[in-house]
Amino acid sequence: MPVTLRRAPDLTVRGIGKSYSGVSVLRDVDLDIPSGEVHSLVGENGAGKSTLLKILGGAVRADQGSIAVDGRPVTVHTPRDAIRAGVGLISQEGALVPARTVLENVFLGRWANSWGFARRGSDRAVFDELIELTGFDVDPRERVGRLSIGVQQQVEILRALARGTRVLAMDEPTAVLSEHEKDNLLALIRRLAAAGTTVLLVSHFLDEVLSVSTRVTVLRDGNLVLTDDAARLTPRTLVEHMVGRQIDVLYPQPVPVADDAPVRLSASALSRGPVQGVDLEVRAGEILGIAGLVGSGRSETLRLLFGADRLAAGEVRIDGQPLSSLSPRTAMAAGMALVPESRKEQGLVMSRSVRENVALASLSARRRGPFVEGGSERSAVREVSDAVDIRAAKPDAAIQTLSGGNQQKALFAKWLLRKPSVLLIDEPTRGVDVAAKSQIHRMIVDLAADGMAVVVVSSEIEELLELSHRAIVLRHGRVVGEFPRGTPRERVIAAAFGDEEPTATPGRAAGRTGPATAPGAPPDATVPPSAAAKENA
Ligand SMILES: Nc1ncnc2c1ncn2[C@@H]1O[C@H](COP(=O)(O)OP(=O)(O)OP(=O)(O)O)[C@@H](O)[C@H]1O
Repeated sequence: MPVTLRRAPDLTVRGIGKSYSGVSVLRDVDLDIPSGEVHSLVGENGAGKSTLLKILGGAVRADQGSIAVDGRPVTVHTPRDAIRAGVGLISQEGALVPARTVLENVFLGRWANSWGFARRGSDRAVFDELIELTGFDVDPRERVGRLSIGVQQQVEILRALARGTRVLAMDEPTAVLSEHEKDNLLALIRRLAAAGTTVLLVSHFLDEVLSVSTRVTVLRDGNLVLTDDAARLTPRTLVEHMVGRQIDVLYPQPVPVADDAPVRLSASALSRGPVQGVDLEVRAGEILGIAGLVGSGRSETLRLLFGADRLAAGEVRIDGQPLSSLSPRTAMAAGMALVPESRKEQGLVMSRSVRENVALASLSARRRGPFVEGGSERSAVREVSDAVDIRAAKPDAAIQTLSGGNQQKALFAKWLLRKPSVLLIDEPTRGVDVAAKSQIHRMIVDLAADGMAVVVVSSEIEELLELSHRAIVLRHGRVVGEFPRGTPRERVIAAAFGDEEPTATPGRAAGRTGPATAPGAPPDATVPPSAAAKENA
């Protein structure tokens, strides 16, 4: 059924097409987006969503088609063209200069145009105005390289607004955010749209898409298959259009841990930087979730367990044996693997092929003298890549040519190939589509059922609580609570904010991990429980 537009289209896209090496990734895409509309693009990994956004942002040049803003045709061949046309792209890759400060990044290049903020006063005054508008809490003097991914994204949004962006194209902006930050960003998107900014949003979170969007477009294999009012759609109908068939996306149940299962991984008093005396214990077959706000020390805890950052104090033990001089090398030799948060900075070599990347962490294990066993490597890589369903044009394709979600799957495959006994995973399904996500969930549950000890960090509280046997909550680098599977998410969120009694389970780790025994526990860790999660405040 045709959708009637209430206002003149602000952004018009006609017949956009794009091919790479003869492979068509976008075909004849049309969009008409009125000013002030939040319009979401959804689709499976590799459907062409990022490519469409990159074309609008001038990062990729379309082969066919045209773009008009406010009815005026615009040529967008470079990011500078896009900025001039009023289009700002917040991409998955990020585009900040890590060595520069927040303020320098926001005003980098002084792109401001006639409708921008940047000519109305000093940089600092404009920055303060933008902070007021967005409600972000960002120190303008901090170096960007020292900020979490979530805060870096806020800097990108500030920069786009400083440049006078009227069409804000955001590629999976909430993938890097905690629940509370997601809510804040969605509220900001609504405010910007109400003030007349057109927002084009790519997201794999279908509930979020339906709650924030006016209309939604579904792409499948580079084709536009549907544009419709969000109010007429459900997550289920969206998935059907995305995948082309009905699928169930229920969480698999973790298999109960055997009573006599040995403790595979344990750590005591882990400390460094934001992490302050974390104790934890994971048994063979157990999935332990780590929840907390961004900056609570979740990822840092995983990095300390793996030796990626040197411990200032504390001890890590595998099967009861302390790991002396902990480093990634000793951790890997002891059977640990870490699937990191950032595929670009910590996990994948972008110029290398999928096969090389997946094989990378296992090369030394498979080397015989100076030779790599080519045949067996190839078949092992193929097996694990098939298991996580990596969709690449060919195995020798450079990893940078894969869609974001397929890169994430390659990162996962790389570590699975090592067959670790302890798997540490930071944001296992970031950027992964709904269908692939349930495959990865299934895989994590199966790996644990086979005896692996798994530690998962996820900003998606539902994922964390459904997948894990129990979850610990970090706040300011300390364990402030432990919750069994099935705990209402509000209680876990309240603990992350400091609004919940410290420990909900009188279980094995309760006394150990609660603030009562944690060294130097903060005084506010024992505040009485509050019925209302802060999130709802
Ligand atoms: N530089 C490139 N060279 C070759 N192929 C590419 C390149 N960039 C993207 N592709 C291919 O284009 C297709 C669409 O990719 P795109 O990144 O737009 O997908 P997406 O829908 O954003 O996926 P995701 O949800 O995983 O981010 C994919 O098959 C991808 O492999």
